[in-house]
Amino acid sequence: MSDPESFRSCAIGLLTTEYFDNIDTFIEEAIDSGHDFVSTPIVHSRYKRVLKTKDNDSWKNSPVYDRDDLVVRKPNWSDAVVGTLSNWLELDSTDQNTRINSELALKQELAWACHLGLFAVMTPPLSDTTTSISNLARVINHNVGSMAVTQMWVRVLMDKNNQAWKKWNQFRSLAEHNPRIHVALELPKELPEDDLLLDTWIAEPIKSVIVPADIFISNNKGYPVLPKPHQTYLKKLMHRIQPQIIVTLPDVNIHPSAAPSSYQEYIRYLNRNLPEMNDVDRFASGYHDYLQAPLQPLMDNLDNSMYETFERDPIKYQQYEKAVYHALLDRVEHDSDYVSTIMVVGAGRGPLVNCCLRAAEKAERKVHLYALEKNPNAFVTLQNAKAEIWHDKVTLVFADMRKWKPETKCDILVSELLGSFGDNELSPECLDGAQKFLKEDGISIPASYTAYVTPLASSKLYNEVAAYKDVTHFETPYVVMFQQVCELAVSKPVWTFEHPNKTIEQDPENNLHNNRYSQTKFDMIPQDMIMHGIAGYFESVLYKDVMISIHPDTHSPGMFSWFPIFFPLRTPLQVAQGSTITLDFWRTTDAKKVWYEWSVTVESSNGNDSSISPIHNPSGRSYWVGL
Ligand SMILES: C[S@@+](CC[C@H](N)C(=O)[O-])C[C@H]1O[C@@H](n2cnc3c(N)ncnc32)[C@H](O)[C@@H]1O
Repeated sequence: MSDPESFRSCAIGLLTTEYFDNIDTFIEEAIDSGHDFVSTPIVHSRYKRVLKTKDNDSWKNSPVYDRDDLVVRKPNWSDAVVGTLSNWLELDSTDQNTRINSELALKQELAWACHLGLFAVMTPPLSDTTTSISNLARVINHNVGSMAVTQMWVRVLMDKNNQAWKKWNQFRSLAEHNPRIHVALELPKELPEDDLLLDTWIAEPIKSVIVPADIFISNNKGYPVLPKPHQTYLKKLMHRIQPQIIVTLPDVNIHPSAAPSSYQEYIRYLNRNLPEMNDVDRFASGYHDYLQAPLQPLMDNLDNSMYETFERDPIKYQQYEKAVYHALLDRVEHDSDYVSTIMVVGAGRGPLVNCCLRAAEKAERKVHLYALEKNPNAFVTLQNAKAEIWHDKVTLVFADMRKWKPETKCDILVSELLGSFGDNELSPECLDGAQKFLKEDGISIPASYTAYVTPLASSKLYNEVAAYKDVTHFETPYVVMFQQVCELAVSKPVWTFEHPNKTIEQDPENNLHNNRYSQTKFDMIPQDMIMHGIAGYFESVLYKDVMISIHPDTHSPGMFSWFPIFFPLRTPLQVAQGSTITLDFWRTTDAKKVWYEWSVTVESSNGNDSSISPIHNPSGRSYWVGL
């Protein structure tokens, strides 16, 4: 887990477009005025002469650069320099000679930057012409593979509508989503008002954000500050992405009290004043956008540290206690001598047993508890608790809840077998077995759980999955604390499981009653976007209005036991404005396992265009959960 302080730190650079004869002086001054790095042209504009060379061969045989051709001549500041590539290159020139020479000159610049080990190089802002974008994409994509240390940033000037994103989308699609290519996003004077337009960029591989001096306004003391919308957005970017920030200094003094250090000082001030981290942030730092295989607590035995981590959740147990408390109040009269039997199935190390005991004490109801667990190691902790704390109040049962035959039935059946998608840790199958312990009028806590889905953009997650270079990983859902993602729509329910489960009688011999299919439609996607996968969440009714939820709109505040789930797509799908996205989801089972299959269709608003993904994970070939 990363330390919260470093998680918040931010490097700030100073950008210049001047061709300095002595770049060392500029770098020293920039560092003296509080900047961490500079962004400067690598090559002098006088190097244009290359374009006049008629004969490529003689050109290649001569030394590539004269000393004077270069702005960055030495490696002494290499880790403090982002080199900007020449903006006069004409990669899409209709003149063949110019086009070829431009390409060669660009290669030379990249080669020199990599030779020096600069920490990044940045393209000129993406232009409006598609020929220029496609030629730049081709050359960069071709060369980026050999850039071992130096990062590649594509500069994109954000705009009020979605044109800038479309240009970038064209570029990266041509470059086949190359994970080595990142975005340097330049903020415009006027930001889009639409949150979705702003958030689209969060799902992109942004490495740096450029904040030009002229978008700063003067405060009443004459110091530069950002307008409110820029402040809010920049803070969001710093919070979610932690990009490098690049500022420029104004040509003339537009902010009366400004010194060269004022712009970076102000940005650092914003960075220091990001929203306070809450418990969930603290728990999640270090897990952001990190793909985890979902747990299989039925097939595998959780280890002690896993239980310990979960048990730190301040909210989950509070909600369970509340649910049991209300269930006891509803079920048993005050002053009654009736002893309610509560069975905690899948008791782990016992925290839900403690919840039930506290709830009974608070409700002033008599109870006897059973704690059932199949993990032999966790069971030792239960034995310790019985010997030292619970004594006769709790009966321990070492068994698989699907097979145990109790002598008595219970009033309340308490379990927590939920995964990020609700049913993905096989709570339905386990509780099918356990519900025979429950009296006819007994209460199951949880009473139900519902899985939710929404289309998701995240080039980060896509590239993380793609790095495995196999279909199996694209057909596996992951538990992920989302960070650099953008939901394309508000999530919708796919299916619900209720307990006790009445449908089991239709098919007691096998598990077909727990199969599900759902088609979910998301109409009128408001802008051009890209879809990399599906986000999944759950909401659970524990008892009446006592809920736990990881659905973004109803998330139980402070609860961190569950991160969302991510179902990847093998190929990202382009989603045009106004399109309808249809998600097909299946929960399928055989005698030994349960698995999900999923597919996506995107249909344009006029119905003339559609893209269809294959069905992912057919027959559970890549991913399944063992029964
Ligand atoms: C997610 S943990 C919850 C542990 C504990 N109740 C809590 O809330 O902290 C689920 C527990 O159920 C147990 N479990 C899963 N399937 C089971 C089964 N079929 N029979 C008995 N225990 C089971 C697992 O070993 C694990 O200890």
